[in-house]
Amino acid sequence: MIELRELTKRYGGRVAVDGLTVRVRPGAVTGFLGPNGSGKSTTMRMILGLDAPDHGEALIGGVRYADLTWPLKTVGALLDPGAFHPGRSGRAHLTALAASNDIPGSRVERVLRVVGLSDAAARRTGTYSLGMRQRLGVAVALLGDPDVLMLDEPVNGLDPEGIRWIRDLLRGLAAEGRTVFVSSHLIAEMALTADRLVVVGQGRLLAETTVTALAAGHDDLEDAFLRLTSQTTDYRGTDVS
Ligand SMILES: Nc1ncnc2c1ncn2[C@@H]1O[C@H](COP(=O)(O)OP(=O)(O)OP(=O)(O)O)[C@@H](O)[C@H]1O
Repeated sequence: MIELRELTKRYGGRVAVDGLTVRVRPGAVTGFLGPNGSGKSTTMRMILGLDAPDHGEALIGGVRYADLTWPLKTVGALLDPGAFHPGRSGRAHLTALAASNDIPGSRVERVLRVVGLSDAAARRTGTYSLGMRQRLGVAVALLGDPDVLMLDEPVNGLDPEGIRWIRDLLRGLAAEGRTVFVSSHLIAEMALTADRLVVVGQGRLLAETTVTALAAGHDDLEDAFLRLTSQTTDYRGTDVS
């Protein structure tokens, strides 16, 4: 369970996350949706203790991230797929993380297999493609066998096979009773992956519901999302003419 209580973050005079109160439940994939700049990444960073809230709190299994003894065993996160030492191999990266987090070394080969990187594990991460870095990021998230998983745009850079793989993986993890919280801009993909949705706009909660309930009465989930967020879209393109 992830619990946000009046979570609030300001940058200068601008409110990035505005009094967000949400419960992300175990046993389901919960999609985290919102237009560009609506506060999704900031929220995830606060859950992981990477940003401090100005007000409110974020709890994982009732505990603040900073108070977790072995964080990787409680919550696995994929935030920034570029954040690996380019000179280190994928295997070395995972082995170092396992050693410093009281995780058995046997988990390294296991998660490499799960993400399909066993054959590339000896290569330096600097030579990895975007999709391979995403897969390594998922391996890091799974390393501690955590009950809570949080992924920011996990399908970014993945090929069609990879997109289907991550969809099945997330659904499988939720079916095991884990809490899976995943942000994406790909609404059609979320319609296939998520059971529940948290939708934000300009940092505020717009909806906390099921995929089925949000889509009801609309052409599809994308149509429902666009209507719900139409007043909170900060960045809108035009055609070239
Ligand atoms: N370090 C920072 N300093 C100043 N402003 C920031 C910082 N991080 C985020 N913001 C601002 O906070 C708001 C929310 O940004 P955030 O990245 O959380 O949105 P998002 O929903 O993840 O967006 P996207 O869908 O484009 O990834 C934006 O207005 C952004 O400019």
